[in-house]
Amino acid sequence: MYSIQAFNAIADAGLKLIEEDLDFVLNSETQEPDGYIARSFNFHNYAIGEQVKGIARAGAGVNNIPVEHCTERGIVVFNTPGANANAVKELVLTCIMASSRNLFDAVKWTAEIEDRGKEIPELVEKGKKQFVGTEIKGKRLGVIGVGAIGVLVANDALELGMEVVAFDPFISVETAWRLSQNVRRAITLEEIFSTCDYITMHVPLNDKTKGLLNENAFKQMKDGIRILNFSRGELVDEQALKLAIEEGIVENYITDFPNENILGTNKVIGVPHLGASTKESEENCAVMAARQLKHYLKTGNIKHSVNLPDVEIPFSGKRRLAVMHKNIPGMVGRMTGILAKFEMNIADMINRSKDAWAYTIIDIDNEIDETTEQNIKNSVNEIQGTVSVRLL
Ligand SMILES: NC(=O)C1=CN([C@@H]2O[C@H](COP(=O)(O)OP(=O)(O)OC[C@H]3O[C@@H](n4cnc5c(N)ncnc54)[C@H](O)[C@@H]3O)[C@@H](O)[C@H]2O)C=CC1
Ligand SMILES: O=C(O)C(=O)COP(=O)(O)O
Repeated sequence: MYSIQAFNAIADAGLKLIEEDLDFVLNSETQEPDGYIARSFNFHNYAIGEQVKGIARAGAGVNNIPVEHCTERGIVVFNTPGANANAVKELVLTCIMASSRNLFDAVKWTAEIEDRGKEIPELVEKGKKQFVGTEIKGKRLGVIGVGAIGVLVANDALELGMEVVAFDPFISVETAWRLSQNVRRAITLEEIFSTCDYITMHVPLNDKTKGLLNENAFKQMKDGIRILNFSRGELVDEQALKLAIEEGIVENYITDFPNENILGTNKVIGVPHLGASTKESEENCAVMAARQLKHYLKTGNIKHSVNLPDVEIPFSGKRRLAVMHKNIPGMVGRMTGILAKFEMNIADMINRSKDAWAYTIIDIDNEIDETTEQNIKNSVNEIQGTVSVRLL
């Protein structure tokens, strides 16, 4: 039986898939976890259990997980691509429109006059002029990062009458097929910075995207720009942002990641990380994460991992050797050599790599006793470059 530990509020639909499966136990108090399922829980300062073989992030961003460290320990990290994209898109479009109509300030102002009794209607008519907004139709939206979320935002913003220009040098073929041909392609970020009325970012946080909006970027922007950050706070240099607000360049900064540096700053609108917080999105993510983690623990097959390639073959032998290892020459030969030494017959096999890492599944057509199993595992473990060995 495999044990899975859950972190954060994982939707019941996902938890049920674990609880109702006799091969799995959820949040066991007695059994060390074989896998984790989580949302934004920060694993960077967390002692990941010795037995953990997989971590499934019910969501998109994996910057809360020390992926490199996991890889070196032989832990497969999964996410759920696209499962919460519609939820984020709807909130981004909501905020583009709400900020353009000064709705956040206006609603706050209205709440502040709630004790003025019969005067309220007159105050409303007098007060409304301070909240005159702009329309989004005909305005230019820059989308940085055209993946699962960016493509939905770009296409739907077009439908709302906006001009859309998108920047993504690494766009996948699949996404490119889904992107409306009316979305203009920006070859440089400068094109986005210098021509757009709105910018929305939909890129992962990594060394290359950290501080994407910095002093130099703000200097190129048109006065009165509205910026939406539903990706990660660290994409923006907050000191430079504050300066750009003071200088009148940024009219609004709407962020799903408020913190002590910027909350309370004029023109910063903080949303409490609600991008993926819809019933539908939470269910989609939880179900997908639970399925992927269970599938990996039970069969060794990998789907939607961020540190390993997709690897999937039907179980064709009596036992299955699943090995995570460095992507270096000779690994498969050494493994099959060991199996030959133990007189094992191979039924099927697959080897796939992703950057510096690889994964091999070898289906074996023999019954294997406990001692032989341990000996095979020890021998494969001794191959330099191996980080995890399972014999299922
Ligand atoms: N606020 C929230 O609740 C949520 C936030 N997110 C954040 O949004 C990010 C994007 O999510 P998805 O669209 O689902 O991910 P995705 O992986 O489908 O798309 C990311 C896109 O960014 C592009 N990209 C990567 N580096 C780039 C760069 N330097 N410049 C331009 N484009 C670049 C990639 O080519 C890809 O097309 C996540 O990594 C996460 O940080 C995701 C879901 C919910
Ligand atoms: O999927 C993502 O990257 C998110 O930011 C969503 O985070 P959450 O699952 O709502 O804690």
